[in-house]
Amino acid sequence: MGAFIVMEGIDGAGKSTQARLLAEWFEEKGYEVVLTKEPTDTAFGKLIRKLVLTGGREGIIDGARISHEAEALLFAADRAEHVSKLIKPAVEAGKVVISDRYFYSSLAYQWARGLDLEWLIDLNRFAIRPDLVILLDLPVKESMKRINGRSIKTEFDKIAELQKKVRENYLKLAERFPEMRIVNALASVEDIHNDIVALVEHELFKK
Ligand SMILES: Nc1ncnc2c1ncn2[C@@H]1O[C@H](COP(=O)(O)OP(=O)(O)O)[C@@H](O)[C@H]1O
Ligand SMILES: Cc1cn([C@H]2C[C@H](O)[C@@H](COP(=O)(O)OP(=O)(O)O)O2)c(=O)[nH]c1=O
Repeated sequence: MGAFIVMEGIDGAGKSTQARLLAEWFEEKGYEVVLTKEPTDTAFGKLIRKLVLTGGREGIIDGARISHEAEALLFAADRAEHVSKLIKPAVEAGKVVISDRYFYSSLAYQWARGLDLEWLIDLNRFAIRPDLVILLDLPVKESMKRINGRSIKTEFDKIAELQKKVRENYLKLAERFPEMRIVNALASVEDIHNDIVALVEHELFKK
């Protein structure tokens, strides 16, 4: 059985922690697992880190911020490579692919930047639909506490405001995309893992 599972949520929600635990869970069951993420570690992902995510997430090219449209196109280009070179072949080969972020991140974040949601959905139409998307949901105050130190203090208010919008967007997207399931990410690492396993068993193994 090939399967494609995605972890989504605001920065610091616990995506990479839970993706790793879920990968280990599948491996213990004897599945071949591909643990991956977006932005990727390919040339496109590196370009995104350089142009979009540098300088306190200000995205500087020659002193000017790149446009939100260009940002969305870069994430989509990175994703197109990710889907065709890694995700699709792995799922077709019967592997379990777990991705830390996918096109739902583009919808939640680039929509929060003011771009049109329908344009973003169209732009990402090439991206195959996952079997299950785990949305790790928690208040921004909590996530900020967890990632305290990842960015400079003066930027905190600005970042918190964007994260709040992103969280609301994710919750709206969960109403539109039936593959998205909301998990309370305020619990302990172990409890969240157990909730995710229960969802995987229910949705993928129809237990
Ligand atoms: N359930 C949890 N409770 C408290 N701290 C957590 C929990 N899950 C993860 N963390 C910690 O919070 C930080 C962010 O977690 P991480 O998995 O990197 O989030 P993300 O990948 O969503 O940015 C890490 O320091 C991690 O150890
Ligand atoms: C995949 C993706 C990420 N992002 C944002 C979310 C995060 O704030 C940021 C980087 O993701 P993050 O998960 O923090 O990656 P890393 O720690 O490896 O740099 O990019 C988008 O805005 N759109 C997207 O399509």
